[in-house]
Amino acid sequence: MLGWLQTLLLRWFIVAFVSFNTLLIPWLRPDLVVQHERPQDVQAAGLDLRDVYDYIVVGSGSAGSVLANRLSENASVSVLLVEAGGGESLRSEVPAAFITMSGPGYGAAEDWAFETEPQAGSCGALHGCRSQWPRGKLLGGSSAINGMLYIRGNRRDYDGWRDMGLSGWGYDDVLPYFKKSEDMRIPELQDSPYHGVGGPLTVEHYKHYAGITEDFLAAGRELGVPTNEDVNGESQFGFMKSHGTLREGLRCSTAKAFLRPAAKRPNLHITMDSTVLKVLTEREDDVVQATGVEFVKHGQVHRVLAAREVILSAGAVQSPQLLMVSGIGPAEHLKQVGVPVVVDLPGVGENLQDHVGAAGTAYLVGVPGKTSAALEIASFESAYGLTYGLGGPSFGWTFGEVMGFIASKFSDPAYPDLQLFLASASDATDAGAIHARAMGLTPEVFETMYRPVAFQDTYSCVPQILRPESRGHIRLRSASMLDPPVIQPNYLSTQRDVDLLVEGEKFCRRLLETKTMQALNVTLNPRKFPACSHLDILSDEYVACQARQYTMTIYHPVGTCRMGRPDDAQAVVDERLRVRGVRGLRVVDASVMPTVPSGNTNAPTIMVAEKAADLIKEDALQPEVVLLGELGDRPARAAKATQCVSDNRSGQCPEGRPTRTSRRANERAEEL
Ligand SMILES: Cc1cc2nc3c(=O)[nH]c(=O)nc-3n(C[C@H](O)[C@H](O)[C@H](O)COP(=O)(O)OP(=O)(O)OC[C@H]3O[C@@H](n4cnc5c(N)ncnc54)[C@H](O)[C@@H]3O)c2cc1C
Repeated sequence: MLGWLQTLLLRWFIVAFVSFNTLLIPWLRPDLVVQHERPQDVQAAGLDLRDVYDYIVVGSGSAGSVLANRLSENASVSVLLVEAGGGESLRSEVPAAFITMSGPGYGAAEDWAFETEPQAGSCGALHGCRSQWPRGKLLGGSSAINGMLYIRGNRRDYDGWRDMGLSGWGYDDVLPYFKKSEDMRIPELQDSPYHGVGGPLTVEHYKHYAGITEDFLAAGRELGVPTNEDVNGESQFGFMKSHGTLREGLRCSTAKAFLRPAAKRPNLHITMDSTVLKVLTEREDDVVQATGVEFVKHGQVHRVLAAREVILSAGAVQSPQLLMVSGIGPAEHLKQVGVPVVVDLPGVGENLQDHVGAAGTAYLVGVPGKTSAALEIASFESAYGLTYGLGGPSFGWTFGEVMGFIASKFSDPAYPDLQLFLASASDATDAGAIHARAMGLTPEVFETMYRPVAFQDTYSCVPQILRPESRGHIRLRSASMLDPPVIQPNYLSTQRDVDLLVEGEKFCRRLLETKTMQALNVTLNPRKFPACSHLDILSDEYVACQARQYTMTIYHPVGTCRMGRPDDAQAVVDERLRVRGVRGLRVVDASVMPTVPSGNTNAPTIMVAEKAADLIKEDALQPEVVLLGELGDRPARAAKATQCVSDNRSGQCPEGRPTRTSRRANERAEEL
């Protein structure tokens, strides 16, 4: 009872401080509130939504913001960016406020707050055996609520894509796109051949690291894992002091990096609070053409046409959902939910992959003040007000000061299969006020495991598997885009995935035996998960049981509109990211990745969008568009020339070719 009251009071304390400090921001950091530098909604800016744009991009997340910027670099091409959420909040800028950006309470307005279906062999300690799936609902999408870690994955991931027959997606092909977007601000890495300088996306060290950070690195070295200054460089193996998508210590979302510099372009319109309900299509002879989108904004339904292309960047959950509600997906499933079938595309929504971790172990630190995390997180909101302009814990990220990439017995050091999040906080740190709630941990488990050690100095080491075997799917719950879809990740549905997590957790436990950690008197929290209480806490069986109890998404769903060769029946888009069987429609976001990269997915998604922008620009130069997006069993065939349609008021085409406005687009514009 007392513990519950403690948590409630702390929660209210934090709410009060969040509100108070948000009021302080304009005074402490006036540079952040310079509204004229922020993207504005087209109508709020006093402009009219046009009936037709050259390109319509759906979703302004990690991918959509990049596309909006790159496509509108050409002043004679018009672009409409449609985003369901609003602008970025001031709170999203503050790294330590990360955890308040999602989950119940604080982050509700900026988070789609999805949850998975109940899991059979995992998520046992979570409410209803469901995993909470936050997704950003604001400019910048998930890049505006994520952990800011800048990780690209392993060279072999992309070479694997190339070896699947996806030409142009090998590591040497994609490295220039990683570099193009990047402004590496860590001085020692600026001359590295793996990094770019001067791009829109700034990469820095976090401005603040908890005191235990150097101990994590030293403990790794004791176990033969080198300190690696750059896991995105020559070798991924090792422990690294985390790099983040940050600018002067604050979050650098893709909205900040890509949209703010483009926001004033007259050929880019951004419509916010606008939820796309479906992609409009027309069939002419046997060709299906995407003609535009229908969206709802403040209760009013709008239809806007795309003279060239509609591009879906709504993320790995909603891009497949949008395709399906528009009639593009597995025919049987569409019929079941009452959606008329436009194109039978069986792979839509399939192949869902997500990184999964085993959370839950709190390591108790016996030297008070060494982690400082308990103190820091409990007071970060006050620190946020008091040290906002100066540095300090508000600029830290207590969920992974150190990233470890290690190889289990199933892999080799050149291709790590485990990532460790070494963090100066645990579920005990905030006494359940925020983190356990955001995870969906049941109160019973919290009370057993963490209440007895609440507020103590603890750290955590969460292993995640880098290339899970488990596959899930996204399906429709109803024919409406306004209903959340069915999310079924099937976590830990293969024994190998469980075994790998056990290997990761055992490595974490070995860390505490190092001289470095022993000098800090580190011990394992001896409390057991209730469902595993019959097992010896030191046994593999217990660790496997824990993984199945406190199964943690690492928030990296990909693969649900995956790229593939024409002879791959499950492929949704081709290697140019064109939806098969539909002309004028692409998907560009995390959903197109055929396999999840061996690391966090923000930088890879940005890379995909950078490359896609070039593909789209190249295709616009073609006098004839070859319909390679046709379904594999149909012959590729030439379609009518894509019209060079731009802002018809200017009458200019990018390459000086004559403007030929799409007949269909014109007819539809007249109808409207
Ligand atoms: C809590 C969390 C922590 C993470 N931490 C990290 C990290 O530290 N490092 C890292 O590399 N990755 C991290 N990730 C993953 C990474 O952020 C994502 O992989 C990446 O942002 C995905 O980009 P996306 O463009 O595919 O989708 P998103 O960025 O999610 O963008 C989709 C956009 O589409 C909009 N949208 C959706 N449906 C519609 C519709 N119908 N109409 C209009 N708009 C729509 C959404 O509102 C959103 O803005 C994290 C993710 C989360 C959620």
